[in-house]
Amino acid sequence: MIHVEHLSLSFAEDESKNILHDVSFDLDDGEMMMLLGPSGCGKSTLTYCLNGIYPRELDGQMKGTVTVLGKVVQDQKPGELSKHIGVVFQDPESQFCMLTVEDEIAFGLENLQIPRAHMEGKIEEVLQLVHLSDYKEATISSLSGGQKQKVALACVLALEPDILVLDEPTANLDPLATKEFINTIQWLQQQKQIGIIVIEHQLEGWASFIDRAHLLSKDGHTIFDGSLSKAIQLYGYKLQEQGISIPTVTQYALSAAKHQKRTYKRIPLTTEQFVSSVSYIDASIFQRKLKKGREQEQTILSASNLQFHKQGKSIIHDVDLTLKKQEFVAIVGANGSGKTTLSRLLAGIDSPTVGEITLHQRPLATWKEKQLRQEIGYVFQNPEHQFITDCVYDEIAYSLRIRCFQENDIQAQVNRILSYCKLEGLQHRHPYTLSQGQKRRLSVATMIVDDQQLLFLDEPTFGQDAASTRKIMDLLQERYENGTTVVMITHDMDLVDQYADRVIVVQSGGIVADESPIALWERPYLEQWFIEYPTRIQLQQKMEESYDDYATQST
Ligand SMILES: Nc1ncnc2c1ncn2[C@@H]1O[C@H](COP(=O)(O)OP(=O)(O)OP(=O)(O)O)[C@@H](O)[C@H]1O
Ligand SMILES: Nc1ncnc2c1ncn2[C@@H]1O[C@H](COP(=O)(O)OP(=O)(O)OP(=O)(O)O)[C@@H](O)[C@H]1O
Repeated sequence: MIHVEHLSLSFAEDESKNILHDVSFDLDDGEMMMLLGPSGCGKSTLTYCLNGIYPRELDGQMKGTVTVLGKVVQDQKPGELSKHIGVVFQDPESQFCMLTVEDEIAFGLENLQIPRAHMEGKIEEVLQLVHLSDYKEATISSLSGGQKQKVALACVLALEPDILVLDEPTANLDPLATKEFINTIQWLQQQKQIGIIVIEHQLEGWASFIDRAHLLSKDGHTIFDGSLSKAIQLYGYKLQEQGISIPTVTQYALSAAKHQKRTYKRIPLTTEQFVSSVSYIDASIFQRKLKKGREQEQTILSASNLQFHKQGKSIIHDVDLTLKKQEFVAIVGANGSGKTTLSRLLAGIDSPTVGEITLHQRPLATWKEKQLRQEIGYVFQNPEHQFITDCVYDEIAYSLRIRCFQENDIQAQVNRILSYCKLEGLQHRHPYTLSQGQKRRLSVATMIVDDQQLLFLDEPTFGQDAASTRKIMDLLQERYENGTTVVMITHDMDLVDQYADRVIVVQSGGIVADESPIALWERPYLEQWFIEYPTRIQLQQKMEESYDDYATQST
């Protein structure tokens, strides 16, 4: 289906530096492959080469050939390949050009000259597949981040391509939507035998049915092509150090093997494989250092009876909440449940329709914008909404300059943050030319460098490889240790388990739980809120079930 031969690519900015370096691979009929590599190694660039955007739109050089279903991509006219190869890009907003959901899906179908009579059914069918039937007439700008990601997938599925390329398709999806999404792709593959390439940093879920992995190094070389479990067996934690994420469950499996001084015939990639490959496990593997409980009394922000309506729809209702000094709060919940809207209200970006918010006992509405921004930092879900200068260095230095720091001090601070956020060497680049992961790290960096006492971050680690996630979280932890209140929206329960001391669960615009992570993990049926237990707890539960089964069989 796809034949890539000696593909190398460089951008005009530095033609001597290849982003992709002599990459070659084949994708056979109906085959599935994961394309893995650290942030910035060239994965998205490669997808542009597969559907012909590059070299057509490339300001730089491309060498080598890419063939899709026997046709050399470089020789095809724009749009020619779209009925064969469908790409769901990493930033869904970059692929929309119509106002409403149904017009967006119809747009692609019109380009393929599908008769209007067939369109209606097709639109309904794909919206059902991504669970967005109620949003057919919604404007795209009113959708949440996860809902936009689902629309991007629906648009591509409607075209019924022979090959699907998915660039971090689940980065903004809640845990249940992620599971459903992966099931849908698996079902499509089985029904229609389409070829699939998935780019992901979160391998959980995919690893149970895609074993072939093509691994790229940070400088765009192929370092491995073959079975993912074999790659982990060969390289172990070295993959993580190189920025290639391995499933959390596999990390537990590697620790268990180290404890028990044993090796696996086949390394476990899923909880089921883990449980069936280990007969006994030392419970200490699952223990986690609990954060020292801090009894913080000093209230920073308080909200009472918050309500927010938009276009006649109630989006937030009956929210009462206080945030204290030095808390690490995670906001979790389903796509579209209201997490972003709530955090924007609390940060004073939008105003509530009803209710009051006070910051240091003073109503938020009475704060001057400049003073407010010195107190509250906000990292937007879409990093591009945040950039205000035209180079990476200035973006980080911006707030330090406003605070009249000496240029020497600014330089030292910016360099520290550049290195911590793995953005070294990119200081002169325009923020818009960065990879998605680099953009995300820059948007976090611009807030981390400041000294606000309250930080809101809307999915700060999405699209990050393992090493970058750790760096970002360590920076947030450092701010927290120094007294900052960190409020982070996330779909990653392993991060909640590791870093948060309080979790707020949002469901249909209201708060349904507000407690410590430990208390939350003790509740049954988290699925009702579209969240799941962290891997640590899932494994513990599965191991206990298997001990119980064993005990029942023995009696
Ligand atoms: N301007 C608007 N007009 C109408 N509805 C809106 C508007 N803005 C948001 N909504 C709706 O409000 C709901 C909450 O959106 P919000 O972005 O807060 O969700 P979220 O929990 O952050 O979701 P995600 O996890 O997908 O980012 C969604 O159903 C969204 O469609
Ligand atoms: N238009 C451009 N001009 C110059 N450099 C660019 C341009 N587009 C991308 N790059 C650089 O090329 C490299 C590869 O980018 P790409 O988006 O392909 O990475 P990626 O592997 O998909 O990363 P991520 O996992 O962070 O999304 C990055 O270092 C990026 O900064």
